[in-house]
Amino acid sequence: MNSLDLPGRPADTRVVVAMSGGVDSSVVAGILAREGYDVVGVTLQLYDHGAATHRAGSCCAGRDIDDARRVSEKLGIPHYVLDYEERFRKAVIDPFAQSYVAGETPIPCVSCNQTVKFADLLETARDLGAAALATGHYIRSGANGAHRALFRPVDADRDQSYFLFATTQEQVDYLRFPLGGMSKPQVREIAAELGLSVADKQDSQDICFVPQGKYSEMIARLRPGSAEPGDIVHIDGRVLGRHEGILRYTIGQRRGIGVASGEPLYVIHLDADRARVIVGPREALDTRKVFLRAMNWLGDEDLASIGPGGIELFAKVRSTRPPRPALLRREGAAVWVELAEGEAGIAPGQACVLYSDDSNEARVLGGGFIQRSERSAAAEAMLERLSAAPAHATAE
Ligand SMILES: Nc1ncnc2c1ncn2[C@@H]1O[C@H](COP(=O)(O)OP(=O)(O)OP(=O)(O)O)[C@@H](O)[C@H]1O
Repeated sequence: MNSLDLPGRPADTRVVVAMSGGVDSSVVAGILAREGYDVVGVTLQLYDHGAATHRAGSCCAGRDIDDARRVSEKLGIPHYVLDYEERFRKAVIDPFAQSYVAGETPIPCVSCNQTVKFADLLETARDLGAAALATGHYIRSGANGAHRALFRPVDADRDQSYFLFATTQEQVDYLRFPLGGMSKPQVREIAAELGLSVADKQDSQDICFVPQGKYSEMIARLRPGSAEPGDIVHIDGRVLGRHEGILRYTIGQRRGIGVASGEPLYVIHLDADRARVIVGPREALDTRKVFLRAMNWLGDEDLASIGPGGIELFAKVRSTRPPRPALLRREGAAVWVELAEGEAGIAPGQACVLYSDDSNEARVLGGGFIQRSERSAAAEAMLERLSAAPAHATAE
């Protein structure tokens, strides 16, 4: 076995490296080439330089492709650029816009990993005769019996496991993440050692195709008519003001709601059907039960064997939060997580990612997209009253 846990000598082992033109994936290609693997670099063109959907110089526009090409030349490896624009638009950008319009808070990085990178690109890697597809994601994988398992990376500040929960067992077995055991400063050092032109390149930020956090403008452009104005309604039924489109709001948001009030107000619910933003006190955000859809299970026990009694694990309901104690339960087709302590700001469309424990070495057990969450009985009753009331009742 070699450093990638692949049978055979590195020289006889082809590995495709997904190269974004950033320092991380460039170092992956550099390390593997230095170890003597038969490395093939592949860069996906995901959106066009100058197109309305991205900012100049962002990931996989012209400059990044040039960077990946330059690194490949320096390393002496073959490099291919594949045009995935159409697939990226259909599989990532369109569902992202649709999800926002439906009042959700989507995570496009998950759908990108799930579809474009680990389905289409993975297929291409197999077609190229590669024994593995390696990326610059910060997550660890290691042998687990006849399969592989995912673990949080050594560099906790860079942990990307939240965005990789939907990786299937078959994909986990084929993928390799050589940076899982390294810190970002170490990665930059290696880039400098290898003389890579991207050694000091800035990290990519946020969502690659959204111009500097301008979500609502971009979605309004992609989905004309979606920024429908509506009422800002207190959970107790009072209309407090007007808004310029629910896609400008996120559940749990406190600042910039646009209404004056004596009490601190938070966005509690986004009612896409009636274009209403429901606001209320912080207690109304407290959630203990989260229902999941598109569940991906990576644990050793069979998901079907997890009954209503459930199993104890740790769940992370937002990318910035730590994993917290929870119970995963299942009954028929319904899968849900019960959080030991209430959490606020749980938004449909985000992920609920499951871990073995809350340590930095925790195993990633999969997860699902948050379909809906259940708040306190009082808050649920108020929301129900609001949705049962005729549309005009709140506007009086
Ligand atoms: N357009 C692309 N073409 C090929 N691979 C890509 C592309 N975008 C991202 N990747 C792969 O997915 C990994 C994670 O992507 P992410 O956007 O999180 O990049 P990152 O952590 O900033 O890494 P990098 O420094 O390599 O850009 C990258 O390291 C790379 O292996």
